[in-house]
Amino acid sequence: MNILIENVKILTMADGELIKNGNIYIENEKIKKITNDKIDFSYDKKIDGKNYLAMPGFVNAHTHVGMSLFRNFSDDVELMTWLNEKIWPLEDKLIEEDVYWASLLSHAEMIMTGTTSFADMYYFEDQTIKALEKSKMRAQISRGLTLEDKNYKKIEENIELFKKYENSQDGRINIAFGPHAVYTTDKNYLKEINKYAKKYKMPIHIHLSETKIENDECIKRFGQSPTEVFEECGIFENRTIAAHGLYLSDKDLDILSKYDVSVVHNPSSNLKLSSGFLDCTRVINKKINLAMGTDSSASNNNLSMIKEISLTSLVSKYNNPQNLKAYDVLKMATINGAKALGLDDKIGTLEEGKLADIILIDLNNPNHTPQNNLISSLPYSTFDKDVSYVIINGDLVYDDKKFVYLNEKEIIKNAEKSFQKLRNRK
Ligand SMILES: N[C@@H](CCSC[C@H]1O[C@@H](n2cnc3c(=O)[nH]cnc32)[C@H](O)[C@@H]1O)C(=O)O
Ligand SMILES: [Zn+2]
Repeated sequence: MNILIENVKILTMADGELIKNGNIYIENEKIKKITNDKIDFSYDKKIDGKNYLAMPGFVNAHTHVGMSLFRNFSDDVELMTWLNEKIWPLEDKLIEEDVYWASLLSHAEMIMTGTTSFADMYYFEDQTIKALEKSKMRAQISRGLTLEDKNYKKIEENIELFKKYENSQDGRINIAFGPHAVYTTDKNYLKEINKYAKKYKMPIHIHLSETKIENDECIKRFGQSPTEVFEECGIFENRTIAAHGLYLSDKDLDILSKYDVSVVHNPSSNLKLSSGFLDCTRVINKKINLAMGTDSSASNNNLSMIKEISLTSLVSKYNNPQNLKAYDVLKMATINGAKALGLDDKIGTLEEGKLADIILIDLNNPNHTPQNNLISSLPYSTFDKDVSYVIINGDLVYDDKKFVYLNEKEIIKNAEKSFQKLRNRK
């Protein structure tokens, strides 16, 4: 599909804090040209960009899309109670079909709020991949790996996912290993995962130092921090997404900065589960790639990156307005997320030759008036409803606030039905 976006304001995220005017020519899956000139180009679709801001689609670098049936199911508790008493017992009853509809529900929510890629950790991931055939989103998929894993069957499933789906769906899908966390694994298990990650050159997705209890118990168990345990087991020798990172010591940060590890900030989930709030500036100052995620809609309780961008900005400024400029937060949600997924040469900025993962934000509304500083407007004034067009891999998937491929009504009906059945399942 060839698309022309004409006369649009563009935040490329590649030219620094500059908004330029121009036309974006999308040929098949790539950005062919960004220019003020008219070029000879035949298009299937033209979008009048006059009232819009074009920018890279958001990269949600940590989520569990299969969990969206658990939305508003367990609130007002901290992480370990939430997992042990509420979520894990319910997950025992989850079936493949639930994860299919939960995934589609999440994909719809992400697309309509401007997310084009995500990194996921869950199980029944073949259902999430099946849902991706419909939604056309870009994703890094990992199978959550925990110690209740007889004969390493889960590791095997994770490898199967890699063999079957790596680079599938026009290259939109990549597969990672998902060792869940230090408290659900042990050193032998982590070393086994590292062995296969090296063999298949697969990246890794973990939860890291999310709560103070996680750290304290790890130190009691191993005499080491979670970061030290993962390092000893070789995990960081593979490109790694480390979600949360709230309780990292200076030594931990020094370790992470030596490797290709991206920390992912999940502000809503961290606040809601009373885990704490990440000092983003401290991580960035250590030259560690800091990306952004929503975590699942069971602990957030939605999947809007616009909300995470806003929260990250505002809460980071609680004691110093100089903390975290608007542009730095936008980097976390775009190019840093792309780097976390190993895709920074392909997505994350709008540049000629890159894949076209582009969103258009509607500026013709009270909350964007006057158009004074559009970069500031993104964290401070933009709402989810302002996302009007979403293009993924050169394919228009959201057209003037309507889904092109997804049937929203059908998804809502089936997700609701699945949840009712799940609740009544013994
Ligand atoms: N227990 C599953 C695999 C785990 S998938 C990833 C797990 O992460 C859990 N999870 C979701 N959000 C968080 C979080 O913020 N911290 C820790 N775990 C989480 C989620 O409930 C899920 O159990 C099996 O049967 O094989
Ligand atoms: Zn998580």
